[in-house]
Amino acid sequence: MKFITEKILDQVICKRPLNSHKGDYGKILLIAGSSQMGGAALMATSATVHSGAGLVTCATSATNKTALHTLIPEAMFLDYTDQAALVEKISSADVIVVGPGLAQGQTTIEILELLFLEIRPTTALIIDGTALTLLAKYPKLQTQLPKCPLILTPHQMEWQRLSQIKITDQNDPTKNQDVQQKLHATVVLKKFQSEIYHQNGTISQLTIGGPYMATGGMGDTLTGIIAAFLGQFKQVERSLALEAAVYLHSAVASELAQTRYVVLPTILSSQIPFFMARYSK
Ligand SMILES: NC(=O)C1=CN([C@@H]2O[C@H](COP(=O)(O)OP(=O)(O)OC[C@H]3O[C@@H](n4cnc5c(N)ncnc54)[C@H](OP(=O)(O)O)[C@@H]3O)[C@@H](O)[C@H]2O)[C@@H](O)CC1
Ligand SMILES: Nc1ncnc2c1ncn2[C@@H]1O[C@H](COP(=O)(O)OP(=O)(O)O)[C@@H](O)[C@H]1O
Ligand SMILES: [Mg+2]
Repeated sequence: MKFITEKILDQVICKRPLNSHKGDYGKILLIAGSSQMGGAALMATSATVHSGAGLVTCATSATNKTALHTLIPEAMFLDYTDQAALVEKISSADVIVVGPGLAQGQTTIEILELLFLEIRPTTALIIDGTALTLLAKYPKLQTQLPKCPLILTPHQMEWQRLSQIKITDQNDPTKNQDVQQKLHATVVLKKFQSEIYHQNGTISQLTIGGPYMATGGMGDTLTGIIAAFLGQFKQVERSLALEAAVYLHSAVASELAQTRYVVLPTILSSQIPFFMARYSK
């Protein structure tokens, strides 16, 4: 088990070339947020924008359109029931997030099937929240998983559902790794001291972060940071950009917690550009 340290931020976050534009920093598509859980889509999208992604689109329920445009005007809106528009965005994205705040019904299953069919083999796919729960519930969906780079970001219950490993047994890394390898995916197992199971067999772990992060939306925020890091830091291996994103999320929270009892996901996102500036030498 390797511990992730602050060094990862120096390794990954770099100064931007003067002659560059938004297209160089990642085209990110988030498919997130039902009418009841619009907040998950907003928090994930906000984190993606604040972490430096160049072009961000949020495919969500039409009920979230005004909120998205009001709170994050940098992001583009797409109605996730508009199949033709969704397919177009899926086939042009560099990184796709699916799952935060989606409902567990037929609409989401159809979106997942369409996504798995249409995603390009080079596009990284981050699967979180409800999408993980549906993968666990419908094994047929697992057989349709695309061959592109896959990153799963379960919390302990989502991992229990998907892997069938009880939360009490998840402290055995070999058990987690066994299932992760069968899924042909990188797994970020989120908990106190989250663990990353990489596809090359290495396992890395956080030693920072704490219970001040235990507010709904904190995981949605992490998915957004991961998407932005994979989309823009293409000069390093994907596994390093992922580790940097996971570290940054808890590092910002831990710094904010010095003066706060709880760290709200929206506050965390707002601080990301200031925090990243320290590492862009
Ligand atoms: N504002 C919004 O729109 C928000 C929308 N959200 C969206 O909601 C969707 C559902 O996601 P979810 O995580 O809220 O629910 P679910 O998958 O049922 O898991 C909860 C169950 O697991 C258990 N549990 C055990 N260990 C755990 C652990 N380490 N971490 C967490 N839970 C743990 C836990 O145990 P308990 O708390 O009961 O003790 C409970 O029984 C998803 O799409 C998400 O993106 C949220 O982001 C919130 C803000
Ligand atoms: N006690 C804790 N210590 C460290 N990190 C925590 C703690 N509680 C929550 N977190 C972090 O907060 C995030 C919660 O993710 P998740 O449960 O998916 O939230 P949500 O779905 O509500 O957005 C994870 O990154 C997790 O590691
Ligand atoms: Mg979550």
